Amino acid sequence: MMNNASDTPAPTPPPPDHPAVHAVGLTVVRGPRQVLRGLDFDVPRGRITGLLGPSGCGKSTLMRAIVGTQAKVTGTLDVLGLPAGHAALRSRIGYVTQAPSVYDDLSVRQNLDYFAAILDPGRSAADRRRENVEHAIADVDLASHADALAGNLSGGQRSRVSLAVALLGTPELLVLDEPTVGLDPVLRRDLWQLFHTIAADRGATLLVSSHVMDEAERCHRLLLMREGEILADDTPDALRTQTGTDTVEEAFLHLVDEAIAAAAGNQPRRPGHSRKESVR
Ligand SMILES: Nc1ncnc2c1ncn2[C@@H]1O[C@H](COP(=O)(O)OP(=O)(O)OP(=O)(O)O)[C@@H](O)[C@H]1O
Repeated sequence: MMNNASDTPAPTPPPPDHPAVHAVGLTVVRGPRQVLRGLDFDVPRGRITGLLGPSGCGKSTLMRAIVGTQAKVTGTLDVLGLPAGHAALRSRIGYVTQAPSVYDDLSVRQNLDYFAAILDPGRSAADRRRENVEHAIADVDLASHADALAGNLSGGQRSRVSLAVALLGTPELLVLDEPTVGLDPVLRRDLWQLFHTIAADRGATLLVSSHVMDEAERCHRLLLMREGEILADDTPDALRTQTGTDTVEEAFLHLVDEAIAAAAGNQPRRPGHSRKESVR
């Protein structure tokens, strides 16, 4: 199925156990390069799936394809039962890019009022918008800063304003591109707690990218990527067990070594030579 946005009416909703994202042979070309190379994977509903891999492996490109903003996408990519990019998905997906997209000269509440008015326009929706804005501010724990200018907030607080924008309209799927980058350990922990609350309380599906392997341990499920391919698609426990390692980082390095050995025609490496691949 191609992934062109379409204004045709949405077909019958898929059954609830249908995956949030279903990809078969997903390929993306950027410039002269094939950046995603025939990916097959599912993202289960109501869970937190981590998308991890080194810088440049294609995480952001995959997220852009899922939210429908990436060109030159081929293969099957269904999102919430519709082709990625379908117009009916716009209000059902929340997307937070790496750089917080907030207006510095507006307060937290004014930022949210602005985006709420775009999502749900019209005077008759005013009460609903006000309710959604207050709900989103409370969700990201910024009620005490609701009237502060976004430009005067810390980096972590600005990230949470971006997340609050994505939560407006209670999306079924949240796609978060490296939401914890640059945050201190306490804020990172708080944000991950919030992701778990959103998944548990709202039944939302979260796809969260990171290059920090310890964050992988906080996910229900992982997609480990390398050079435009999926290296593994499993739970953190299963990955550790399968590779006989103690951490997801070690499991990832083990899988990288296996992939390199397979590509080299299974030639054994020199004894004592352990390949170390940075995940950044
Ligand atoms: N506009 C572009 N034109 C051509 N190639 C691009 C473009 N944007 C990204 N790429 C290439 O696509 C590949 C994947 O990039 P992408 O941003 O998806 O990686 P990533 O895993 O998200 O990296 P990071 O963790 O650093 O954000 C990279 O090799 C990158 O150089």
